[in-house]
Amino acid sequence: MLKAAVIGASGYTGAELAGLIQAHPHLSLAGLYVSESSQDAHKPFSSLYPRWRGVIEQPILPLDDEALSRIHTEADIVLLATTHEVSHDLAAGFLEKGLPVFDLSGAFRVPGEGFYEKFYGFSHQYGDWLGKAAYGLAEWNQEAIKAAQLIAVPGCYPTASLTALKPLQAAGFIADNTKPIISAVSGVTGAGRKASLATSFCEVSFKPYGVLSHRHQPEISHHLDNGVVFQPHLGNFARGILATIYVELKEGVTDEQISNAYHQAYDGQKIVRITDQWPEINDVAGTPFCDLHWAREGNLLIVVSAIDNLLKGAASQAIQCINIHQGFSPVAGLVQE
Ligand SMILES: NC(=O)C1=CN([C@@H]2O[C@H](COP(=O)(O)OP(=O)(O)OC[C@H]3O[C@@H](n4cnc5c(N)ncnc54)[C@H](OP(=O)(O)O)[C@@H]3O)[C@@H](O)[C@H]2O)C=CC1
Ligand SMILES: CC(=O)N[C@@H](CCC(=O)OP(=O)(O)O)C(=O)O
Repeated sequence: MLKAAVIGASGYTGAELAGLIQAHPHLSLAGLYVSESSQDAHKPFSSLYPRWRGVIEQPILPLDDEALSRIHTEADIVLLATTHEVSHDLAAGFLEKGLPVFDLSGAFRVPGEGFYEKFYGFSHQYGDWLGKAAYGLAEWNQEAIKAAQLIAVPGCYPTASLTALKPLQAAGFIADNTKPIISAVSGVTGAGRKASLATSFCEVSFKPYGVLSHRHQPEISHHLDNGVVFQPHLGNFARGILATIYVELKEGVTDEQISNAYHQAYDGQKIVRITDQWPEINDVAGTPFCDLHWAREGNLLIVVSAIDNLLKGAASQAIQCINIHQGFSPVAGLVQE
């Protein structure tokens, strides 16, 4: 068994990771960690997440110096389910000890001068690691994921969007000088577990946010190698993302060609399902799947993509990356084979 330490284990994605790791045939938990000053330090994991009562009883520990040296000596891999700044600060310490790191934050996803200052509000101090990180879009970057020591697991909206758009881009079907338009809605867990007024029960309705300024627009554009317009919305449900994407196709692209592009990309890849009906949040929430369906009229293609933001958008995609990195079945611990 490969021993995996989870940092940020009291958060929403960290908790999903803990659940997936304890149920995985080749992974075991090598510790659950929070910040040194966390109010959750030393609490049993199951007291925060009673759905794992009797399954994961171990305490969540503060990430102090003793914990760091325990991870260095006892863990085989490290998962960072922490904010961008915390992942940025912590990753290099583990990498320099030789440990593979799977980071769920945005800290190592997009290389480029000035990108982190502009979109994340901090100056990146680890350009070497940023340059060496593999982008963990599991169905597309398998060779890079296998070879890298640092895997930057994509954001939730980028996962939903890129999974829908990459087959069209790879086939050369997107009309020149056009930007696909992505209108997406996320459940409130997308904002993390920390209390805030904007995500409190009585405040949440259904609204756009991050208009023309969300950091996932450049992340999607960079990894698609094509500009996009991206508009996120906060929905009044707990988990899931539904992205409706409008694409202008090149003249003459046929339904058969589109169908072939999607089937070539995803047949045999069990996590992405090309469905014969429009995807719904309820069909993917609590699962590692991404559901896709499309329709075309003339040169306009509409493709809809649905995922669970905490799973395919974060924790289960991280497990896919570990599986690929370690040479396990890519869907081990996620889907019955
Ligand atoms: N939620 C989502 O849908 C998605 C989130 N992500 C990304 O994944 C990361 C985690 O997100 P999410 O689970 O939602 O976040 P949460 O806010 O729910 O959890 C953050 C976790 O990090 C811990 N933490 C904070 N500071 C430190 C520190 N210095 N050392 C160790 N642990 C620390 C927190 O505990 P404490 O503060 O008590 O120490 C908590 O356990 C973020 O970067 C997010 O952007 C990516 C895709 C989807
Ligand atoms: C609803 C909500 O607030 N969602 C988050 C996206 C979470 C995500 O994908 O994470 P990364 O920050 O790791 O990219 C947001 O828009 O910031």
